[in-house]
Amino acid sequence: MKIAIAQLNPTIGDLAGNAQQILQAAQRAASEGVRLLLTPELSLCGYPPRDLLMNPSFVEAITRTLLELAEQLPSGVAVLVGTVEPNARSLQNGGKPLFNSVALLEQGQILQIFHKRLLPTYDVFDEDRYFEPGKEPNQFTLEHLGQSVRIGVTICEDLWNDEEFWGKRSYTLNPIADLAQQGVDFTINLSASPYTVGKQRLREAMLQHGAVRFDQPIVYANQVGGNDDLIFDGNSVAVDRHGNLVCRARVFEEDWVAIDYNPETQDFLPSSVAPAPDCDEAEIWAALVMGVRDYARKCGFSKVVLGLSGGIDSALVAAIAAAALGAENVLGVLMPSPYSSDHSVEDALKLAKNIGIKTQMLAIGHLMQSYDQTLEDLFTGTEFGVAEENLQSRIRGTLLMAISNKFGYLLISTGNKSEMAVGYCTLYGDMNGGLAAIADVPKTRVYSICKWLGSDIIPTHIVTKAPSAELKPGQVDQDSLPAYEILDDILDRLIHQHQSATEIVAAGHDQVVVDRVVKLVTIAEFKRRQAPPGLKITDRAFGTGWRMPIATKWIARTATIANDPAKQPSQPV
Ligand SMILES: Nc1ncnc2c1ncn2[C@@H]1O[C@H](COP(=O)(O)OP(=O)(O)OC[C@H]2O[C@@H]([n+]3cccc(C(=O)O)c3)[C@H](O)[C@@H]2O)[C@@H](O)[C@H]1O
Ligand SMILES: Nc1ncnc2c1ncn2[C@@H]1O[C@H](COP(=O)(O)OP(=O)(O)OP(=O)(O)O)[C@@H](O)[C@H]1O
Ligand SMILES: NC(=O)CC[C@H](N)C(=O)O
Repeated sequence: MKIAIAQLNPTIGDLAGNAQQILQAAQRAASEGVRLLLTPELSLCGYPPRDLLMNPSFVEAITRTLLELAEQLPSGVAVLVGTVEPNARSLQNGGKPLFNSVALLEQGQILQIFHKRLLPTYDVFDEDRYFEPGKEPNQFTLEHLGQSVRIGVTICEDLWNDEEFWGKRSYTLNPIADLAQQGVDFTINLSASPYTVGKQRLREAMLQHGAVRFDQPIVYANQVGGNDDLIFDGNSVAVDRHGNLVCRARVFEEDWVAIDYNPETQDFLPSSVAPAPDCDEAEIWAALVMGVRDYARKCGFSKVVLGLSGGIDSALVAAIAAAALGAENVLGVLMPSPYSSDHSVEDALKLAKNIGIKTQMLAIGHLMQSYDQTLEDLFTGTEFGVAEENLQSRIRGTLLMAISNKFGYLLISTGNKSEMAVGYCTLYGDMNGGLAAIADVPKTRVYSICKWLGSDIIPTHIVTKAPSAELKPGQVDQDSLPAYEILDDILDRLIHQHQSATEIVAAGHDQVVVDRVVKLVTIAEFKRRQAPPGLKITDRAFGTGWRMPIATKWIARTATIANDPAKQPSQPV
């Protein structure tokens, strides 16, 4: 029995367009003798639809589109479509209004509807806000050449709760365990699982573990494409009951893969396994290229603009934009000030030549003078400082937005995660933009990706010179911040490993530096809240998965070593 996965890239709310993609996949399935076609979670409306789900006309349109789609599908192939179903009992029992569902379509109708049982409500996921959990294990029977095959249905998170795999002590609901108990022949999973660095290794290990533990093959169909801040990597797979990977769809591309199920051996036969990226740098690069491309395309932009400083951040973002949209669709604007180093223009032009993008030079010295003169009386008797320095950044931001308005280009901002974490960026200045392409990429990773790209793309001098905002003479980042290796390790422990300041000091970091970094991260929340959406590549990105108060007096600090750290791990300021 031939089973296929349509690894689709839906646009949120483009019901007609998404239905068309599913229909085309079904037509291909029918022409290739496929008996069962899988599409991703919520494939009809795209994932995540967020609060569109609170709009009754949106839900009605999904239901209507599903019925129309069912009527158009070719015969002979059963199609699983990700959709929502109203929860008829929600008004009486106080439950949530919808189920996150999968519809089984065949013979022009909806044969069965299955409900997601485990609703992720952590990190970027907020499914408990909209959905009622399904109560029953989901399965259906497919007739094929006189044989009945029983298939278990799970939806994304449903497979992410194996207490044995995660080493949890207490058993909670594990839908695949229920399905195994009911004796299904194999289990399928329709997913919309966002990308984070290295996540595919975890997914495959988890699926392989599940297949072996519950003695059943698993087919896993994931969404691909960028939707706002989230990047979906695809990487749909199938594993046989011994835990062998029998197929893998391409990463960061729409794809179609087919596998054969042999009812005699009750297992899958080996199929095509697309290669995994060579290294984390290659993987992140491909993720960001797709993220920029899809954000621009799905928001209706074909061209982008960015400030090109000759620094490493704007160099990487320019290279990503050129790869995403074509070099001819990227404009790099050089805006030297009297504080710009000689090499900044030279390096920026070299980078632009390497990647083939257009450039424009707009010197800003006279604009700075004009601002200074206008503010002269008001600022009399004050020291030259951040206000004057930041004017440069704001002049650049204003010019870039003027270009965006005039020509309809999307402005891409260039701040990296380390800067965004500690607020080393200027509100209404270099933070201007519609999309923050590398906002979840720590500075040390910016370096490793640029080194991986090589000097044919990123000129060597851009990688070797000391990073500088060039807002005052001789300024370098390390005047204000710890070395990036140190900063990034502290940030990783704080943000990703959820370590307390005391634990970070215990790991070998200087107490004063840790206290300062923790404080900077806390008080920079007001900036991040006003930043453009940033493409998520880690398990904890600033944005929808990071919900911190702005006006807070709570800053976690190291306990003084003389005190008992266990008793005083944190203090209010
Ligand atoms: N809690 C709060 N809620 C809302 N607003 C708050 C606030 N606290 C301060 N503010 C506002 O924020 C202002 C301070 O923030 P902001 O104006 O951004 O300025 P600020 O953070 O003081 O300065 C920007 C920093 O970024 C550095 N930097 C690094 C790299 C590149 C660039 C670049 O621009 O190219 C800059 C620059 O050297 C400087 O250290 C305050 O004057 C106040 O108006
Ligand atoms: N002289 C300039 N011309 C054009 N854009 C600039 C200039 N200086 C700064 N910018 C814009 O402001 C952004 C922030 O500057 P920042 O110094 O943080 O980054 P960078 O110069 O790209 O990299 P680095 O931090 O390694 O110097 C730049 O990425 C660029 O978009
Ligand atoms: N859509 C979902 O249920 C996603 C949750 C899941 N744990 C994942 O990240 O893959």
